Amino acid sequence: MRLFTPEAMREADQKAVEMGYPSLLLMEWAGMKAARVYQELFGHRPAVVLAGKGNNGGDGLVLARHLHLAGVPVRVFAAEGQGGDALLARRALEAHGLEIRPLEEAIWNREEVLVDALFGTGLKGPLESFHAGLVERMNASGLPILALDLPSGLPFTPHAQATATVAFAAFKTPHLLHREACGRLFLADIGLPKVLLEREDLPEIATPEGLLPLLPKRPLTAHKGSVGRVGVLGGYRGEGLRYAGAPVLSALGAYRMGAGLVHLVAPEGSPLEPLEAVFHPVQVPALPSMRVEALAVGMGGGPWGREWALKALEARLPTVLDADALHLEVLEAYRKAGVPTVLTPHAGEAGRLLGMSPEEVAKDPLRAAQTLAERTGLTVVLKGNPTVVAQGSRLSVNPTGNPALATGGTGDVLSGVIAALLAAGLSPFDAARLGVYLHGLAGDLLAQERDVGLLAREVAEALPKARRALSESSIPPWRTV
Ligand SMILES: NC(=O)C1=CN([C@@H]2O[C@H](COP(=O)(O)OP(=O)(O)OC[C@H]3O[C@@H](n4cnc5c(N)ncnc54)[C@H](O)[C@@H]3O)[C@@H](O)[C@H]2O)[C@H](O)CC1
Ligand SMILES: [K+]
Repeated sequence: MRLFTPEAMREADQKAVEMGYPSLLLMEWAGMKAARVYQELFGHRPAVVLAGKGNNGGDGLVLARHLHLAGVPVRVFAAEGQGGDALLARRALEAHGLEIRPLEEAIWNREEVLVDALFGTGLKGPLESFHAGLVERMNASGLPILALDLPSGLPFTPHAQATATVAFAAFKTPHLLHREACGRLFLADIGLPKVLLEREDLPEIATPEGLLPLLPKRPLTAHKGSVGRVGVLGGYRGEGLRYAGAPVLSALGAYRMGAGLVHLVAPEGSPLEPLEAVFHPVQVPALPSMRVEALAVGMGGGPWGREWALKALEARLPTVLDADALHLEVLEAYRKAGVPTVLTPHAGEAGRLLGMSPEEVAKDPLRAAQTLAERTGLTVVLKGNPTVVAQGSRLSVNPTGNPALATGGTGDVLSGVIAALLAAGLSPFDAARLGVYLHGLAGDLLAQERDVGLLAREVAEALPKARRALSESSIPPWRTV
């Protein structure tokens, strides 16, 4: 599945029309499917439809007609000046005798649900005066908001804060970059010919169907040496901050992802955890001899991080570089050595490597991940909401995960997860996108019970459940209608 930009979506619409596909059908399906979602979520609770003058407003007018026909009480406030399909949608609604009042008069009461059909992909800049005020009033109302295609105002501020969003035909960049504004996500097939959605040049959204075939199988004859062994190198003993638990969490992530054996190389005096690991206490960053197929390096190494990473390179094994191992000089050495490498920076670390602020990175994570992948020649996992995986010109955006994962140590767990998948034989890009998806899904499963107060080790412990959820049900984190 591809992640569309508003421009790419417009191109698809235009091509459909050039193919002879009537655009009114797209609008009809969009409004009809959104009305279906409305009824699923709110039953017969009365609706207030707020419609702009463009095609997003047209979708809202179609929805109003379908709700009316289904016996749902509907009041409609619409901007003046529709043309094309939106005007036809307006006339069709009027033909059913529904009154359409000016948008300026929009009011609502406590029983109603707001349908946001003000702006979709056609928004050119931030909302101003009247529309900004309207959206702020909608948000302050405390009523549920069903957004059609996009919460109005995105990707700018202010924007509607939706309870649920029905995306038409495909997800667009703001759906994943501003997930928190969208509420529950629904994806509506509006009948757009499928060929128009096959755009290899656009970033992919990681989906369960796409990832399931990558999940390493465990044959009956499996033993601990055959399913992937991981070496974890990290931790620091000198002055300053000590993240003594970081390598332990990485080891837990690797085991819970299915590693057969984990070797833990850490400074003498480090915690001897987990009990299932093979310990190599060292005086200085060093690479002991161990039979492993992949490494995770740099969790909690502080000033030792660079040395850990350069030592690890001697093994010429697929490697995950995290945290304190993330230095340009290290990345250049890995690129030159041609070792399959995955880096897992967060926005702060990526910013440091790119010479940008963390805010700039977070604003356009797709571009930041791609730039870092191009500059280093390595596979990049840019952690955030959403996490983005980049390699060369390939980009994969991860739809799982939630703010509960924003807690110390979850990144360490992720490094072990990806290393376990590398050890099982996956390519860096596949190990990264599958690992990120399952790690986020583990967080989502835990967040069903509690949305704050997660511990990183619990995320590791939920990985087998996430793996099973992927292989047994393959449910994406949105609903298709
Ligand atoms: N394939 C699909 O996904 C389909 C989607 N549909 C819907 O169409 C909208 C996009 O419609 P469009 O008419 O291009 O744009 P909008 O309705 O979002 O708004 C355009 C409208 O707003 C004016 N405008 C732009 N920026 C601003 C601003 N900052 N302030 C005020 N006004 C602004 C602009 O001049 C236009 O008048 C898509 O999201 C779907 O909902 C189709 O229905 C079917 C196919
Ligand atoms: K909208």
